[in-house]
Amino acid sequence: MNSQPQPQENLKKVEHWLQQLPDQQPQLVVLPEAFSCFGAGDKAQWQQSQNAEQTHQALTELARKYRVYLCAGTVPTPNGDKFYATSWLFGPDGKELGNYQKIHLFDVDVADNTKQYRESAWATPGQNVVVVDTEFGRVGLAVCYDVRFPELFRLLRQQGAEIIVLPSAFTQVTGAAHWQTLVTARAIEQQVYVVAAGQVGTHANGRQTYGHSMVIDPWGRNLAELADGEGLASAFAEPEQLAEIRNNIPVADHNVWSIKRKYDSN
Ligand SMILES: O=C(O)CNC(=O)[C@H](CS)NC(=O)CCC(=O)C(=O)O
Repeated sequence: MNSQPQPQENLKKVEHWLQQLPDQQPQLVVLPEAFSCFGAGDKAQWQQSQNAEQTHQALTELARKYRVYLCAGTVPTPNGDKFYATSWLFGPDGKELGNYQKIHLFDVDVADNTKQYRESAWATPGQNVVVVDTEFGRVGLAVCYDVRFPELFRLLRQQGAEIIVLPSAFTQVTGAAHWQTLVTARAIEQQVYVVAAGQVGTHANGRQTYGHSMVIDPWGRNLAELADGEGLASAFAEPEQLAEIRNNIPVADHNVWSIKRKYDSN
């Protein structure tokens, strides 16, 4: 998505894309980071956090209407004079199955027209690792900058994740340099599907995001990718293939930290 400041407009756009989905059940849909309000400034984001319940309700209805698992990441949710960057995962009946507050905040200097990103100035980091059961198996939640921290992905795998969703808004500059490599590395390391949905293009505040939404399988294959602009990228999850890869290359058992834990408990 190329989200703009107005939540109403962005939600309309979400519904537009939901109408184009292939006719498959069950289905998991992942939206990009800040899909409901982007490029409006920190104050607008904070104001949005005060309306989080309304946004939650609108997404509940969309998940139910289109009968999809819907990862709506991220929406600002209230936390005093700051907010959390929260991802919600809804089931096809509209019920919220889990929520995740972005842990790693993007306090980074980038050689682009924004230059300084200081996400922690207005957002509070989450502290919980979140994995949710679905008809596909277990879905782990991560967001954008989290992809640079393999430790989180390992914790998600330890908690049984088979698919990891990654709503994102990577910068054009860091995306061109690192996006596909990072997403693919996390998929191969943890032997999971990574469904990475990105913001794309130029936004109201002049920020430029990289896009290239993609689905990477547990072997590191790129199953689907959007080259340019907005749209849908879809792929099938194949649980037998995931099991075979984990069986053939049992990295979770070989991992030095797992071995250490075994020794420790002796
Ligand atoms: O600001 C908003 O409205 C929504 N949130 C974002 O765009 C976030 C925080 S600024 N972006 C990232 O985490 C980019 C990470 C990235 O680009 C990298 O790791 O290289």
